[in-house]
Formats: sequence, C-alpha cells, structure tokens
Amino acid sequence: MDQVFIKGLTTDAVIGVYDWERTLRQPLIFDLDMAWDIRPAAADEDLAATLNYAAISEYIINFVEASAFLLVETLAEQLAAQLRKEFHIPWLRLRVTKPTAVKQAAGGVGVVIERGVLPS
Ligand SMILES: Nc1nc2c(c(=O)[nH]1)N=C([C@H](O)[C@@H](O)CO)CN2
Repeated sequence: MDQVFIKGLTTDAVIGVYDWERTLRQPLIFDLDMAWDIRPAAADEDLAATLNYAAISEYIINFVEASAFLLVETLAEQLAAQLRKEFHIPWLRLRVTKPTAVKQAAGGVGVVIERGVLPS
C-alpha cells in the first residue's frame, strides 16, 4: 500500500505527569505514516485526491499546542483518532517522541501506535 508520510514534525506542548511538567512546554516530535492510494492524485496532478501533508502538519501543530495531556499515550491516541476522522485516513502509524524526557536516552522516549485497517 502507498503511504504519505510526515517525519520529524516538532512542536511544543504541556505534557507530563509530574508537577514541574505542568508549568512549562516541552518539545515533541511526530512521525506519521498514512496509508493512501496515490495513483489517482498522480494521474491527474490533483492535490485534492491525496492526503495534503502540509494541511495535516498544520492540524497536528494546532492540536498539540492546544493540548495538555499527562501521558504521551493519551496524546497519541486522541491525535490518531482525530486525524483518522478529519482526513478519512484508513490506517496510520504514529510515533510520538519526547526528546528531552530522559537525559540518557539520546534518541528520545515515547510511543508508536498503529490504528485502522491497512487496505489490501
Ligand atoms: N509510558 C510512559 N512513561 C512515562 C511517561 C509517559 O507519558 N508514558 N511520562 C513520564 C513523565 O512525564 C516523564 O516524561 C518525565 O520525564 C514518565 N514515564
């Protein structure tokens, strides 16, 4: 299946379970793979026939900047559900990385979820 992707989208949010984390914003990085048949868009050079990664990036930034979840799990789950509904995405894989949460984890920490059904 074809995919449209967004890699390394970075924005800030209030996120975390500890008291000190409720008083500041921390960076979060989003990697998103979305199943989509790109052939109709390619055939007609038609942006409306594909997933507009610029529009989806803007949606993610607005959603995340307005959020204040405790767990990255909750953020991932809510964001994935909203993205699927808003953009009619049949299947997606979403990675949410909290790059500064654990100093010794150079590549960050976080979650990866897959939601929906991969079209055959
Ligand atoms: N699986 C998770 N573990 C932890 C989370 C989380 O959201 N999911 N959050 C924290 C703290 O907020 C941490 O990021 C502070 O450094 C700890 N573990």
